[in-house]
Amino acid sequence: MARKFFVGGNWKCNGTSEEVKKIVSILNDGKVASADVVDVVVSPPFVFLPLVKSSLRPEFHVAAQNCWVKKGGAYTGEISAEMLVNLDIPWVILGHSERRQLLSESNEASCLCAKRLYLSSNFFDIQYLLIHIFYFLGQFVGDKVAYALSKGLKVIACVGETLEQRESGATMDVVAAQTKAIAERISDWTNVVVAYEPVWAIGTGKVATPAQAQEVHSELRKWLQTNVSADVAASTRIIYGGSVSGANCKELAAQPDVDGFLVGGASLKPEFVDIINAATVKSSA
Ligand SMILES: O=C(CO)COP(=O)(O)O
Repeated sequence: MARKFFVGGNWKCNGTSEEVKKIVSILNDGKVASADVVDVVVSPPFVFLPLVKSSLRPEFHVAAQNCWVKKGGAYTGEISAEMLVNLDIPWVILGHSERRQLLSESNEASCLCAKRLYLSSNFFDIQYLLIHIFYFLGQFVGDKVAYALSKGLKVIACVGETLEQRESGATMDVVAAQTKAIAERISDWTNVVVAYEPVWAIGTGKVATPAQAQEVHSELRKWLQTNVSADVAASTRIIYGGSVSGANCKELAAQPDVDGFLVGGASLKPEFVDIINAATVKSSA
């Protein structure tokens, strides 16, 4: 089953409205592969979503970088899935490692918070962390994915191991556990793209080698085959993220189980157009 190449641009917490307009105009003027061979989704910070959505070429789509785990309400600072649907934002990125690590979003019950609390000796840290434990209790990436899908959003679900986990040989266990937390809560994978983003490769310039990426992607696909279904394994796009650039994208794209990219830093630069065009490596294969 052919899987359409997918390139996401995660702009993270970057940009002013002027800079955003500049990136949009680069994308709008770029000579890119046809929408028949590549899906392109860019993810600006929330405040720029309407601007980007209204000015971006129509075949490119937008994604939010997060959304709340359930129906909106008294959750100051959060953005609900309902609001994204209301603004016609089709995609959302969930479970990004920066949120898992910095904001204690986990697939298990706030274990990161508990670990930090255990390590902390500062009273104010303890107070802060206690608040977070309550705040995030139940706010698991799997629940978020399930809720967003139930509202009609499409989800880019991120998984990936830290350097410490890779070096201890736990890569597949970590990635499988993160995927399992999602698989246990959803039954339809049609609107899910899985992004494998090794934490050690994010923003470090240390890209996974094509062989390293292929190995995890193929294991992940086998995991889906065994634990979900052969159809889901064959049709779900597994994209790679972590220091993807114009220089390394073609080699990565040539790997049979790499179905596209989630790009951070380079998605803010003109080379993002070259990364989109890595799709032609697949379509001409
Ligand atoms: O986190 C990423 C995309 O979500 C990857 O970031 P970089 O491409 O900057 O390494």
